[in-house]
Amino acid sequence: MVVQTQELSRARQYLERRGRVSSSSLPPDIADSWQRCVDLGLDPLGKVRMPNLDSGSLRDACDAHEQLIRYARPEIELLYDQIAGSNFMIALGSPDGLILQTLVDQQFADNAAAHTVVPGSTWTESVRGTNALGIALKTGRPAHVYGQEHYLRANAGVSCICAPIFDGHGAIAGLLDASTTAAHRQEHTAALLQMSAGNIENCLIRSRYEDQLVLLFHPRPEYLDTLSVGVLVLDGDHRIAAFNRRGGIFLAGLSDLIGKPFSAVFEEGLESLAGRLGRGETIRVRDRFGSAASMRCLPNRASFALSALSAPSAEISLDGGGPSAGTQPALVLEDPTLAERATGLPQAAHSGMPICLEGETGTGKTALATFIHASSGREGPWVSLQPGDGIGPEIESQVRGGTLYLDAVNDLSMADQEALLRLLERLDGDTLIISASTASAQHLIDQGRIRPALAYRLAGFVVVIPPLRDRDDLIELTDHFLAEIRPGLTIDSAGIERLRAHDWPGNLHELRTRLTRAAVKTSGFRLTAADFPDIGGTPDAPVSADRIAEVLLKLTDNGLKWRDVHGQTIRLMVDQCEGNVAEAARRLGLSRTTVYKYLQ
Ligand SMILES: Nc1ncnc2c1ncn2[C@@H]1O[C@H](COP(=O)(O)OP(=O)(O)OP(=O)(O)O)[C@@H](O)[C@H]1O
Repeated sequence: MVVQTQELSRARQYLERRGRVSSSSLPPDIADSWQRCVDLGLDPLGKVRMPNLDSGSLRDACDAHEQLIRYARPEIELLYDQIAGSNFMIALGSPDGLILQTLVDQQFADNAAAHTVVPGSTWTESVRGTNALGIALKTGRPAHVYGQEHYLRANAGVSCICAPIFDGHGAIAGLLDASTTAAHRQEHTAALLQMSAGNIENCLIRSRYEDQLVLLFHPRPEYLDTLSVGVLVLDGDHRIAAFNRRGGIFLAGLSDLIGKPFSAVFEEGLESLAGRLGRGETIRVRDRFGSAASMRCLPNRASFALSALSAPSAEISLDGGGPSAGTQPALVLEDPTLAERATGLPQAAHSGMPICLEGETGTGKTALATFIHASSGREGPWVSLQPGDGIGPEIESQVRGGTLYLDAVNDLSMADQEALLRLLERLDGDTLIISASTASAQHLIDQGRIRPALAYRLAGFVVVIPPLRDRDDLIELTDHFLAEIRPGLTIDSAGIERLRAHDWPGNLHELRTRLTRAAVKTSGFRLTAADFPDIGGTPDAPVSADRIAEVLLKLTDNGLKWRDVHGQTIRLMVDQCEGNVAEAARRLGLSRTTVYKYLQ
């Protein structure tokens, strides 16, 4: 539909000559916006008087909205790829209408709008009159403003579409805008923009509430994996802590969702659903108005804890320094591929099926195994065996009712494999067997490195953990490690981009090591690209023992106890040894058990 109709031209003339709005020929959102601009005393023929932010203030604003930029940037680039060459520019706005970033199509670069919608410019109605960002901010709805529908005549040469991004509490967290010279309605672009805004919203919610229970729901089960899924985040008391816009729409009859208990929104209490949700099942629920929806839990720390809630738990004392079933080791599982592959894990662990974790070195096999054990509610201990440890009959009584973790089965000698097979025959069904390998069972069999009988015995529920270079949760993992390494230390977008450019052959071990090195070397509170000078190149020189001593002395000066410093030393040494615990233990003159104890 061509937008510049005669009625619109007449409405403009009326506005410009008489300073009044004739609403009958205008779309309602435009008429309302023009009226607000008239009420504000804006001159439709006037100029914008508010200067753009200087570069320093813009940088501060970008820092303040760093998380929004992080999650929006990949979406903006994707959008750009989808509409590249169609004379567009994409802009990201803050909740105050300030443009933070833009991506301009080459064709559009010469257009006046490309020089107007620039980082640092503000697009609220009170500053720029009717425009899509201003309307979206005012109404909380997606907005289109085409050509002459802009209040200021100066903006009549451009058309813009804006989708608001929400923050999980119903408030606007940002704005996504596409501007073009086209005078036609851009329904396709508008739909793409709304999808991207929804995606950014879901990412913001998931990252802000990664420790909390995230429930996905939709009237139709096949939509649970799509962008139109409703999202509800529950806090520790099972009250609603956040919801996405879709979720809000599905539960539209219920006001003030935030803080409401799950049982006030749905017919059944969460306790009765916990076991099935925690095991990754899709269940059917009814809200308080009787509408049915399918619901599933996003696999993360809290969903594993939920599965433990319904399983018998016990106080366990371990002599091996392994994880206790009562404590949840922190784990980041935000990568969608990993999350999907891990979906049936709690169920498999409860059923006693052997679990096999496959992945390159450092992808997190041991961490996931300890997590499964800790979440499983098993009453017995955690026993970890590595190649060369010796597999004797005593293990049978040590591990009863607990978890036997077989690390690096790809490196087991044939003699150990024989012993292991005999041990597995004797162990009864209440011991959970988790094995870890850097290669698939079939590959090991083909290479003659594992006895088929053992490989088939171990390969019950197989989870292939993606390498870090293929994971989508680099940001969450980085934040997680930084919080462990030095609480308060953060990383900016340029730093993240630098990390993204790397291949990570050492996976999470390497990420942790590089972040630790950067943390030791910097005196600031925010890491940036310059703190990773050799990424993609040769490895950093090892941190000297003197430097480690200096840092540790500083830590004790700052009031840390010897025990904490001891832990820091051990962590630093493990990092120095690229995560090789045996080597770190040898260099520190400690047992591996002690090292593991501190790492936990
Ligand atoms: N999902 C995760 N979230 C947070 N930290 C993790 C995660 N997975 C692993 N880690 C951390 O990353 C490091 C490497 O993990 P881990 O030792 O489990 O890897 P691995 O695959 O067992 O390594 P290897 O092959 O060398 O035995 C550890 O410091 C671990 O705590």
